[in-house]
Amino acid sequence: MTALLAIDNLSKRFGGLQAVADVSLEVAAGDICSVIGPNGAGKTTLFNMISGVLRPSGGRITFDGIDLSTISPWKFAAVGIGRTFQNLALFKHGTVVENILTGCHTHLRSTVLDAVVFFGRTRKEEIAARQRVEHIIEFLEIEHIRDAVVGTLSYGQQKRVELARALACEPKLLLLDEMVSGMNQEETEDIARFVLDIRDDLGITVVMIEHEMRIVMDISDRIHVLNFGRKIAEGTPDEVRRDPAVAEAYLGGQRAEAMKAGA
Ligand SMILES: Nc1ncnc2c1ncn2[C@@H]1O[C@H](COP(=O)(O)OP(=O)(O)OP(=O)(O)O)[C@@H](O)[C@H]1O
Repeated sequence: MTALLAIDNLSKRFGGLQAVADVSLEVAAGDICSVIGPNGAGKTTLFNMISGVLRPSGGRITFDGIDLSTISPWKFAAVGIGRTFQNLALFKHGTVVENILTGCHTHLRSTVLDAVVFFGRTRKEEIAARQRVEHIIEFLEIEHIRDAVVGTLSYGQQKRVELARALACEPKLLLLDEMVSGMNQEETEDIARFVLDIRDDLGITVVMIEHEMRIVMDISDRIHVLNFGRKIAEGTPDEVRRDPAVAEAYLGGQRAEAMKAGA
């Protein structure tokens, strides 16, 4: 297996709280992988470390051969890590196109001075960014809302715009934090289809944090299970579904039912 992402003994402390404790996992290039676990298990903290929002307290993250502790957090997007956020992080007063364009800025090399001195290069970069946005709009089937102000859109549509913005930075690895929470069944099925297309057509490796077991079981190649900051299981959907420790001790009650529903 070629690991695009390798996490070794990763930890994060918030004062006395061990939010992530000695977690190791690998994500193969081309996989769709899920991180699941109950509320407070440490999933978002893990994502925040992989995307540079938080510095780890210990351990190592290697992405595409790069030890991420050796580069500045604001360069994580430029090396190929894109993400969406659990709570939408869009410019509500901007249009869909404007919001997606903000995702392209990691690839715009020109400065204000360049814009004056090298007008041609700046112009070319801007044209390339706009072409990329058009391609993403078509890919995610959001042509009909392209000029709408984001704050006027439904929650499901805004989630799709956020996905579009994450794709605009041309990631090699896409981290999706609870994409389908609050979505109806049709919207959830659309997202599942897009995630598969993102992997199959765009060649992007995907890691999802997800509570919705149906999508996790349907489209994941591998699942990693966290509880109280520790990894307690890993495997294919079938292996994780059959793991009694996951179903009972960790997921318990309602979540065990939800897992069976995803069967
Ligand atoms: N910035 C912070 N400061 C202090 N504690 C934090 C911080 N961020 C997270 N925590 C704590 O760390 C633990 C893990 O939180 P995290 O948000 O990573 O869990 P999660 O698995 O993503 O949960 P959920 O499914 O509810 O989103 C929780 O106990 C949380 O309260």
